[in-house]
Amino acid sequence: MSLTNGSPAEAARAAKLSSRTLAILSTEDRNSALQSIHDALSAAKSDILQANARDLEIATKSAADGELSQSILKRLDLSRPGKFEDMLKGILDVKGLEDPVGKVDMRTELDDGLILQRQSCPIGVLLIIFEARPEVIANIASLAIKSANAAILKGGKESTESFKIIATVISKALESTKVPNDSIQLVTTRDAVDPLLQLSQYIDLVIPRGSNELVRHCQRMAHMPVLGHADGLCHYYIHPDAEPEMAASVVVDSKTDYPAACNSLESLLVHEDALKTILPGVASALLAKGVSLRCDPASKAALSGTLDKDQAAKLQDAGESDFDTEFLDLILAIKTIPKTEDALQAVDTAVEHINMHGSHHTDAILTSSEQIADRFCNGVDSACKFWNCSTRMSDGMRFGFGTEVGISTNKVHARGPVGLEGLCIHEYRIKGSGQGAAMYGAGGSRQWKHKRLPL
Ligand SMILES: NC(=O)C1=CN([C@@H]2O[C@H](COP(=O)(O)OP(=O)(O)OC[C@H]3O[C@@H](n4cnc5c(N)ncnc54)[C@H](OP(=O)(O)O)[C@@H]3O)[C@@H](O)[C@H]2O)C=CC1
Ligand SMILES: N[C@@H](CCC(=O)OP(=O)(O)O)C(=O)O
Repeated sequence: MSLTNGSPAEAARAAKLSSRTLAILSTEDRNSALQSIHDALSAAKSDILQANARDLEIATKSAADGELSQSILKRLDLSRPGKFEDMLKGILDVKGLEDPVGKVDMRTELDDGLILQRQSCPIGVLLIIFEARPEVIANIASLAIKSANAAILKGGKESTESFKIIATVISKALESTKVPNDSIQLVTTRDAVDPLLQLSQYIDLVIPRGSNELVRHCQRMAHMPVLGHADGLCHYYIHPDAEPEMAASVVVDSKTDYPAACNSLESLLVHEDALKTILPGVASALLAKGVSLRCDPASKAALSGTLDKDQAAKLQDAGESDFDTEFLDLILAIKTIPKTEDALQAVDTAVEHINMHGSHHTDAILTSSEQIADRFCNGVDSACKFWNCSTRMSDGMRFGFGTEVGISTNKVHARGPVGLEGLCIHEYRIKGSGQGAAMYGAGGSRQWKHKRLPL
């Protein structure tokens, strides 16, 4: 990895050249680079945490002045228990996964001695722009190297010191491996982004991971395809047949496990018949965890009559904009879904709200009915649709991808948590024995076989 000092064009050109070297390295060569990166980062833990502390000190001051959100502070903090270890584990998990390159998923005998096959291959050069989360640089570098892609990385400015030292450590670690140093590069300032977005001769795909504004900016400026990883305005819908204890624990996890994450819960939709049966337990558990509840009139009335006085006094009124807000904090908007004669209609109302106000990231339902769950999952237009489990499951590590580039809110070519598979495309290869197309035309001597072969 190099800290890019040259011009954007020089950086991108170097990445392109490296990508061709990466494409011919063996699985062992790429895995061995991941092991070296893991060992080097592990050895440099205290230096990295010191750099992170410097980032945090500046960010904490900005937050105190009201210039920075608490959610950015939480993302930035690499000293939170388990974060550094998770980062290291992610590298080894990725190393342990099957090589995603060269996997054959179609073989066809076109004719005698003429075999077509489709197989996975790297995309080439990726430009990935992401938020101020220091561990993301290691996550993405591992996925890129394993999938034989070169990557130019730009992280959030609040993490600059952390990114610089991590990049330096990775760079040194790569020196003793066959992975070219220029295959992973770090740019530290935003002004390099727009020129890079024009370099479609070198960069094959841009992945903006962050706010909607960032994704829209890249869509406007980029000369190459954009795989957007945008905001997560995630919902839970509680149907009246949901199991109350499960509802409380799953909703609390979705909201409080890591409120700053894009897969945390922001809006809770509750069927009218669940307002006095299931919601009180859910609300009480949330309030006990310090979550502010912004309720619509029906849910507030139901909770006011069921919660104890102290908890009821904490309830707040929701405004319309609360249902379009990604709080990234201990705040939850609650809306009532009116009951209908046909239970499926209520589900459809919830789905309509989610499709209108959500961000197509992750949305979930609590119900004991498979039919209701299916109706919900078929109707919701999101990358991840969960039944009876936390929205926080939306994550590459939890999906068994080792780690993730992020969670794609695009529809092509990758959707949801993006791991190795999302960083590969396919190519066609033919092994022939001298055939030409004219042999198969009108009056030609040969007939197509087009016979599917086992893989
Ligand atoms: N779907 C997913 O996988 C993820 C989504 N998110 C979402 O990201 C948001 C929070 O992150 P936040 O840090 O606020 O996101 P921002 O979009 O503000 O920043 C993210 C990155 O984009 C850069 N950036 C932003 N605008 C531009 C621009 N116009 N030109 C060039 N670079 C730009 C920033 O640079 P600089 O710091 O230099 O300004 C930073 O590196 C939330 O909405 C969260 O849900 C977060 C993580 C994962
Ligand atoms: N998938 C990751 C979250 C990714 C994400 O949302 O990042 P961020 O919004 O920067 O905290 C996780 O579950 O922790």
